[in-house]
Amino acid sequence: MDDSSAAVAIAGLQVKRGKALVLPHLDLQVPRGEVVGLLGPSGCGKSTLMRSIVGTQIISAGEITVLGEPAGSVGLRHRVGYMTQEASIYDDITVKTNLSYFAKILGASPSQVPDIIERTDLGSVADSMARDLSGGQRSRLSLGIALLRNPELLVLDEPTVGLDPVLRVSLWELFTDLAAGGVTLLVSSHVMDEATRCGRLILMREGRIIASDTPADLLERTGTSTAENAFLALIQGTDEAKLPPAGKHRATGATA
Ligand SMILES: Nc1ncnc2c1ncn2[C@@H]1O[C@H](COP(=O)(O)OP(=O)(O)OP(=O)(O)O)[C@@H](O)[C@H]1O
Repeated sequence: MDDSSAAVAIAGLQVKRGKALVLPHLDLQVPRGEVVGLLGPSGCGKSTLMRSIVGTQIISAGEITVLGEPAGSVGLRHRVGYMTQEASIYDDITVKTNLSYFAKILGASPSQVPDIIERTDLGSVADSMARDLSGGQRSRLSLGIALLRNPELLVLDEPTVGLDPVLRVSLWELFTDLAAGGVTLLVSSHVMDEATRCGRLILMREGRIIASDTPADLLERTGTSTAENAFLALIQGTDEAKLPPAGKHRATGATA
């Protein structure tokens, strides 16, 4: 995959937040038209990476190309949708009015609103106040707002967090449908069992990417049957690679 065909191409990305070096040096290619899962433990840098991709994070070094343009370019404003963990929804207006309002401020066509309500399965609560929505409905409304621009790339930061398993499944089905329509989705989660729903997995740990593969290839390569075990096997591999040679390590251990 060359840089022009990738939805996202990152070379040598470094990000500091406060005094912490959160992403020391990161290279990544995200292919187009797939659901790509960004998985890793809490605090490993998933949100920081996503913020860098959508252009809301100050970076210290590196290059990020999104849909062929530099991350954060004005030209990407309508091509990239971003949904954060803090849903930006107005509680004291209805679902339908939220969507119409955001359509207006985003410069999107309000004629899309009924279609988005249907795609996000919010028909039964379209006239309900947003404050009365369940967690899953709120996530779907946030997603609906992100869909208003008809984005080619959707960056979704932990969209299924706090949802029950049934709602999680329905949201992942929606992601798969969107990808089938040509949208690229980068979806973060720290729930490893969501990995099987992705076309491709990016596993992160401590600001580094430890694998970027299809779920099937990842399991085969690590000789495991679940993403969680694959992650553990990869961690073990990287930790062992960091250890000093066996003899030296044993000697150090004996004197400790
Ligand atoms: N504003 C900030 N100032 C300093 N450090 C920060 C700031 N925001 C985040 N960090 C640190 O950066 C690291 C990565 O955070 P980030 O939110 O990217 O992780 P994450 O993988 O998305 O976590 P989670 O799954 O919990 O959302 C963490 O160690 C966090 O403490």
